[in-house]
Amino acid sequence: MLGAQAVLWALVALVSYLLIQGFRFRKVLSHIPSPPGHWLIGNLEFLMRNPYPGKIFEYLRDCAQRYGPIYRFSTLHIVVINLLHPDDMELVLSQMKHMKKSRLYKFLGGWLGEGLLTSSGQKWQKRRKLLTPAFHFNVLQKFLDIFNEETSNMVKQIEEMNAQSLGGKPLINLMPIVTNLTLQSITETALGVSSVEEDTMKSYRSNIHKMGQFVFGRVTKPWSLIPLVYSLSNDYEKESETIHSLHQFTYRVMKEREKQLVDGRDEQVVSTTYSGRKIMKMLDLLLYAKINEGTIDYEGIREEVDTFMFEGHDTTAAAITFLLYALAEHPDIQENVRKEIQSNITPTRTPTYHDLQDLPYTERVIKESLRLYPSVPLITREASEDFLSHTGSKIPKGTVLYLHIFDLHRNPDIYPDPQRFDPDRFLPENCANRHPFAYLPFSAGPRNCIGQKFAILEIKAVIVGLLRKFRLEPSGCAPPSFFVDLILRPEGPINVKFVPI
Ligand code: HEM
Repeated sequence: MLGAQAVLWALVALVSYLLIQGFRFRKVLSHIPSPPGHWLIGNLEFLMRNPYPGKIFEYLRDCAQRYGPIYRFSTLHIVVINLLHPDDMELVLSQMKHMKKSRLYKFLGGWLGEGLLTSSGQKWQKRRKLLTPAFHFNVLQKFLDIFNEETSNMVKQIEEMNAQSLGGKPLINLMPIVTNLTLQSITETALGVSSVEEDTMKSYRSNIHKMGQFVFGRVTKPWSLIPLVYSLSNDYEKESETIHSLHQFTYRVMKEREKQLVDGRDEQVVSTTYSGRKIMKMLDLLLYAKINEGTIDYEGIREEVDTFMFEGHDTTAAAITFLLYALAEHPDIQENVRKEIQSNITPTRTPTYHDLQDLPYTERVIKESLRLYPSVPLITREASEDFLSHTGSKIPKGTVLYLHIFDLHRNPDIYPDPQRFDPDRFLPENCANRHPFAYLPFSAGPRNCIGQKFAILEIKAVIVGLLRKFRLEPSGCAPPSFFVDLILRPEGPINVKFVPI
């Protein structure tokens, strides 16, 4: 009884402390515009009344229109400053100062631990240095064979779906088949493990979706923002089961790869640089560092494998899905891409790395698609020291910062008629005077996306493989609406027809 009372008092003390902290921040930042909110819980009131991902996505877009380019909101004890202006993006992203990820990323801690995406400080620096060579040009070149092969598998799968349908070509829901491709690709490339069974893939995909829901749930439920309270909830129990199952998969992949290398069934070193540095796949680099250098342990490798499995497949799947949708909606642009492919790569030849570097129009189309549909629409940081925003507002150390890439990319002052799909926005002459931090699909600065070259190569391989075989036709449905859990997702299925050429 006494124990329960002590816990209760401890909780009351903790909540009071957090609220006082929140009030302090709110006072200091009160000059920054904010949507109206409850005196005690702030804008959490809106989130609690509308705990639907799509609604919250709309709310944020509305706030951007009304209060941008800098506005504030608060949820219970956390005050968030939302930044939408390229100058502020530059201030935060370009320096080593504000590299600490915000508390929001802690919701991913049980799953991703302190991997590259979520870690800070020295740990992040060491891991980034260790993993950067895994994206060396020599490694990426080798990966292209796998991207091409997975694209051929997808082509076959679409042909089978077309053959099974009676009466015309069926509408095909893109996200599941594209996600299959990107998941197979990341396990085969970065991790070196091939042919994961369909059922395992399915359950992995579904667990990632569940994780998205848990993270989203925690943002909208005030009690779950306090770790101790969350650990007593039902959601916590379910989340723990999901994480356990995700980790089992990761450990399986790690063990399998280790065995392959021990048995001598595959080469660990992909190539060696002129200076003698060994170039390896991501998981092999980590295993090498554990076995030969002792700079990482098994748990550390698990964190990175989970991080790369997630970051390396879901983001790219969303990017390819939205791009295929955009191409189906814009037949003229689709035709221009196909012509460029046909004139550079003869139809029977498998595209090489160099072929894919020489598709300037296709590249502009990919850029425009990532402008309108950035897979990561929002990133967050914590201010590591006081700074002045571009409007002269003082932002104190410790403030949570949300950087809204989605709204930045749809700012009409930067991109006139922003909803229009126009690849020419990325012609060199049209980019020349654009702010360097006005386009951030892969973030920028020292903590930018380590996998961006990998992602672009994979996207190109898929587009080339599909457009050579099919003409994409739109579904005729209304444009997709979005929501965000871990990434930007369409609210419903995105369907396209694949008509053989
Ligand atoms: C179109 C596909 C992709 C997009 C749009 C994308 C976007 C991003 C963005 C915006 C960030 C910054 C996140 C933040 O600061 O919180 C990021 C970080 C990261 N991305 Fe990607 N990404 C993509 C593909 C990939 C791929 C294929 C991989 C791995 C193979 C990858 C691995 C990572 C990792 C590990 C980080 C954390 C980097 C760090 O903090 O040092 N991403 N990505």
